[in-house]
Order: sequence, then structure tokens, then C-alpha cells
Amino acid sequence: MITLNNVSKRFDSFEAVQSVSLSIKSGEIHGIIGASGAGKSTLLRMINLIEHPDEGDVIIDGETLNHLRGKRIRQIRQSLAMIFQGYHLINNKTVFDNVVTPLELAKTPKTDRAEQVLESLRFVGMEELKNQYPSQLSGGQKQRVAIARAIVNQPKVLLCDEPTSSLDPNTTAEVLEVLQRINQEFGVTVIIVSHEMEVIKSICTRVTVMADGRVYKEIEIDPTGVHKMEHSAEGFINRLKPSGDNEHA
Ligand SMILES: Nc1ncnc2c1ncn2[C@@H]1O[C@H](COP(=O)(O)OP(=O)(O)OP(=O)(O)O)[C@@H](O)[C@H]1O
Repeated sequence: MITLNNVSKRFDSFEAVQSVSLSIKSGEIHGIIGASGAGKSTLLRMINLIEHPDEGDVIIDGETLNHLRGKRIRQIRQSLAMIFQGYHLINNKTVFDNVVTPLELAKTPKTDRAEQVLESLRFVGMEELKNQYPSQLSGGQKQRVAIARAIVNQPKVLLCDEPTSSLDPNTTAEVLEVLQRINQEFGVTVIIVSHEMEVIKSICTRVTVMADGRVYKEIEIDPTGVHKMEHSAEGFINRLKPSGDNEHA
């Protein structure tokens, strides 16, 4: 269980996230949606403390992350993997070497690394391209490598920051299918930030709608795919424009 308790984040005098409280259950696929500048990425980045909250607490399975120090915080952060819109692959390393990096950092025994990397690449359908470099891959393939790298250490949580925003609809569907399998087969909690309602509706079980640094609405999506959304929230989301040319909500 991930609990954010009145978390706030300021950049100079601008309050990007304002006293947000939110609970995310283990094993759910949770969407965070809102217009550009609503504070979605900042909120996501506070869950693994890439951004440290100015106020409030980030509580993961009963431990207050922002109060921890040293080895314990490193252990917990290792269980919180992340993928990004821009993939963040290392361009002068092969696919295999990108995916092995977290195992090197975690000091996994060398004899175990290759099998874990190949297993991870197999899961995302990228094993055959293990010797390629990122520049030789399509956007969807790069994101699948980034996902393989994120899951190679068997995280409990996968944080996804606009994972499909650079991809076409078919590739988006493929990447979302991989995220759904990670959730279903490994029980990984998946949190997806997106400005695209179609992405959120297709795989999320619960959605937080953000506007102006605050939680605007919490929405349940039922498993049959028919979402129980209040009219006002749906109207709000449908007015969101593609990223880049959004006005603040
Ligand atoms: N490191 C930073 N320094 C200064 N301002 C920042 C920083 N990070 C975010 N902001 C500002 O905080 C606000 C919220 O940004 P954030 O990226 O969280 O929004 P978002 O909802 O994810 O939008 P987008 O989809 O455009 O990324 C924006 O106005 C942004 O300019």
C-alpha cells in the first residue's frame, strides 16, 4: 500500500503539488490524469523521492520513506522501478547491457545476471534484439527495453511517466498490454501518469484526476471496462488536449 499524506512540492514560490493525499492499493493499476502542468509527474516523482516533498509523508507498506536514511531507503527505492516518456536508455550500451545495469548496481551475483536479463527481455519480446543499440530500435521497442530494465530486479511497484505519449496507437496498445501482464503475472502495482483518457481507461482500475496541483476527483473503473465516472469528471477529462499544447486546467 502506498499512501501520500498531505504532500506538497514547491518550485521557488510556485506550488506544483498542494497538500495531496492519496492511497494506492497493492496490486492495482492506478492512473493519474490531468492537463499539462497539473502536477502529475511531480506527484509520481515524489513516490520514489526523485522529488522530495516539502511537506507531508510518503508511506510505503507502513514505512515513512521520507524519514528513512541509508541502506533501508536504497532497498525500498530499488523496489520502486520507473519508466519515462523518453525511455532514458544509455545510447552507447546494447539492449543487454542496458538491462543488466540495475543488477550491477544491486550487486547481483555475476553468474545470475545473464539469465535474469534474458528472462526479462523474453517477457517483453525483445530477446532477439539483445545485441542492438537503442538507435537501431523503434520507439515501442525502446520502451519495451526500458520496461525490461525496470522489471529485471523484480520491483513491487512500477511508476510510469507518460509511457506511451511518444508512441502511435498500435504501439501504445502493445506497451499497455506488457504493463498489464506485469501487473497480472507478477502482482506488481502499476501507477501510470498520462494526459490520455484512452490509455487510462484501457488498463486502470482506479484513477486520480489532478488539476492545479490538487486532486480533483477519484474514479473507480469497473473490470468489465465500463467506467463509473461522474459526469463532471468525464467532461473535465474530455476537455484535456494533447500534451504540449494544453492550457493549465
Ligand atoms: N524542476 C522544476 N523546476 C521548476 N518548475 C517545475 C519543475 N518541475 C515541474 N515544475 C513545474 O511544476 C508544474 C507541474 O509540473 P508537472 O511536470 O508535475 O506537471 P504535469 O501534470 O506532469 O504536466 P506535463 O504533462 O506537462 O508534464 C508545472 O508548472 C512545471 O512547470
